[in-house]
Amino acid sequence: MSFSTLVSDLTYRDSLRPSPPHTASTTGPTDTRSQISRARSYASTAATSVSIAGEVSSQLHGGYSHPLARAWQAERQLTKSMLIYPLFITDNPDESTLIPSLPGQRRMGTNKLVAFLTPLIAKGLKSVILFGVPLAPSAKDPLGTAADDPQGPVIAGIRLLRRAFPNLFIIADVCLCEYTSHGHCGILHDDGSLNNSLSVDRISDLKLIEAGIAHRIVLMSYSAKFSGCLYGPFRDAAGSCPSFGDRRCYQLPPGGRGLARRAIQRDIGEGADIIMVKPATQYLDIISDAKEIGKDLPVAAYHVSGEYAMIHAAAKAGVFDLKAMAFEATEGILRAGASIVVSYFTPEFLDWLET
Ligand SMILES: NCc1[nH]cc(CCC(=O)O)c1CC(=O)O
Ligand SMILES: [Zn+2]
Ligand SMILES: [Zn+2]
Repeated sequence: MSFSTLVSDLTYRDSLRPSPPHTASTTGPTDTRSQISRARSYASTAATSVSIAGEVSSQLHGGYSHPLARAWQAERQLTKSMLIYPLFITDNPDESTLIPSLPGQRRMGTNKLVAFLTPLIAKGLKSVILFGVPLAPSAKDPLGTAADDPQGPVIAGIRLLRRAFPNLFIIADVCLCEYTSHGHCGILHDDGSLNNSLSVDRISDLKLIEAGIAHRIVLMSYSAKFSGCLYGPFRDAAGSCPSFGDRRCYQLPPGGRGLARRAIQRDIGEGADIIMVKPATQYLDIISDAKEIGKDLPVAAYHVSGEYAMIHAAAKAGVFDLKAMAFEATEGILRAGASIVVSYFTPEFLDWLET
């Protein structure tokens, strides 16, 4: 901390506090020299009178007038490496269309992918998560057969991205809802409820171990995933809205903190490498629980589509500045315990952040 920072801190506090016993109160403008000397005399007064006044124990405690001193207050500082950018890839190779409910975000075909990502990677994008959007009606059936079609948009997209950007960290979502005709996340019983064992079997068709790539795979589990109304724009984008019912029997109820803690424990026991909580800002306590339960695992938070859309809508209505709110929300997520954030704000953060 430089001397000038120290002094400006003292004078700032000085102006906010009742006048010390033998210093004249001055509310009008004063020149710097007299401010400094008043601050010094006040500092020495305070040092000898703390116990008398009983109000302040240290003049220097908590100073944060300098931007670096503010940065030091955060346990975690948002950096580009913490961000994962979600991408929606369609089976129509030349498509690139804006998603109305997800401002600024696009649904695109594999032919558009590399050109779209090149400038973002140049600005420091490190990781993407890919969601498939099969538009052809024949691409969907009750078993989600198209999910692991080698010609499908996500798998073709992974091949393309791996070739174009050898260092990009690519994440594949293995949920089935984008590929099932009923739009639910797994395979169903005849009565429409989720058949967990068949669903798990179907998802494990991926056979990463047999493919010989287990040593390069990180398992990120959507451990604490709450049902609610914040996924709407994502379902518009991915075309994954359930055709009947809802997801309340397999996504957690918003009040279910204990259920979330149990799900996190279970997933750690089953070998998850990273625990994810979603949505994020409504569930900061769960992020903090995840960090406590899985002390040795990184915690990821999905700042979901509805949260992003709300911030855009409110900023547009003049409630706050978009950039300031994007930072405030994301910093809250980090403070709660996450060190990885899936965010639709990623392209903007690449412009806003230095590292
Ligand atoms: N199917 C799971 C899934 N994968 C991504 C999201 C939502 C992410 C977002 O809203 O940005 C969801 C939730 C859902 O559709 O129920
Ligand atoms: Zn999913
Ligand atoms: Zn799903």
